[in-house]
Amino acid sequence: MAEGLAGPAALPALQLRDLWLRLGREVILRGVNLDVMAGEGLTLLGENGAGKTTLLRLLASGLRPTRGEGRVMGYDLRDSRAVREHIHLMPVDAGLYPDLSCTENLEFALKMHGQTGAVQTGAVAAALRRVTLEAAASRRVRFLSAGMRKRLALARAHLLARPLTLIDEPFANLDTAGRALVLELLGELRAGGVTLIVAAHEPELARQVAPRALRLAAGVLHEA
Ligand SMILES: Nc1ncnc2c1ncn2[C@@H]1O[C@H](COP(=O)(O)OP(=O)(O)OP(=O)(O)O)[C@@H](O)[C@H]1O
Repeated sequence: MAEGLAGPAALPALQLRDLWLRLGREVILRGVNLDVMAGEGLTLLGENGAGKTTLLRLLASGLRPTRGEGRVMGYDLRDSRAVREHIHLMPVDAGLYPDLSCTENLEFALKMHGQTGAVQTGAVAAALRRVTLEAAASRRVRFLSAGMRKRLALARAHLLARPLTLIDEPFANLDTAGRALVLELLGELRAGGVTLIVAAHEPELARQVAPRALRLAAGVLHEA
């Protein structure tokens, strides 16, 4: 934790200062500055290829900045272990284990975050019911449709409720009921104090749960 501060509640969730990222020959981020307060909801907009997914991966400690500074829940962005304890990234392809069942995927995620108590209390079954996947509980993820995978990934994000939750394109592949479910579950995360960053191409939907919107263009964040 950052020295001299009272605790996580007193911290901004995210602070980025002049962050640059080069991947191969391409410069994806060109001096990104961002402050997100704990509990805030931020929608990240930008055209295809603007760098939204890359920025989320960097925040999740999956990529290292080429230059610049970043703090996530008070921890240096380069301290991947500490950062990963506080965040969850729901990637655009859902990021599930294809050979594990729905139940096993959720149980594994809980165990990875030391939330073994939740496994015993029936939280997994309840989470699957919430996203109407109870009938598919024992089915392996590789046999699920794209929308069902999205629902399962959403159930996982809701169950883990990490202090900083990053959601990449939550509305893709979902039917009308699925989109409403996204709004409901992400809204509950926010109400519980989770800081939410949502990358989306549907600003009118995303802003319902993450009202502040910024647009990534030419490697820089602008007010949307
Ligand atoms: N591993 C990599 N190596 C080199 N370039 C990469 C790599 N990953 C992504 N890129 C490039 O980074 C740029 C940003 O991609 P990114 O997926 O972050 O965009 P995005 O804003 O999420 O787009 P979309 O809306 O289409 O999902 C693209 O030009 C992409 O080709």
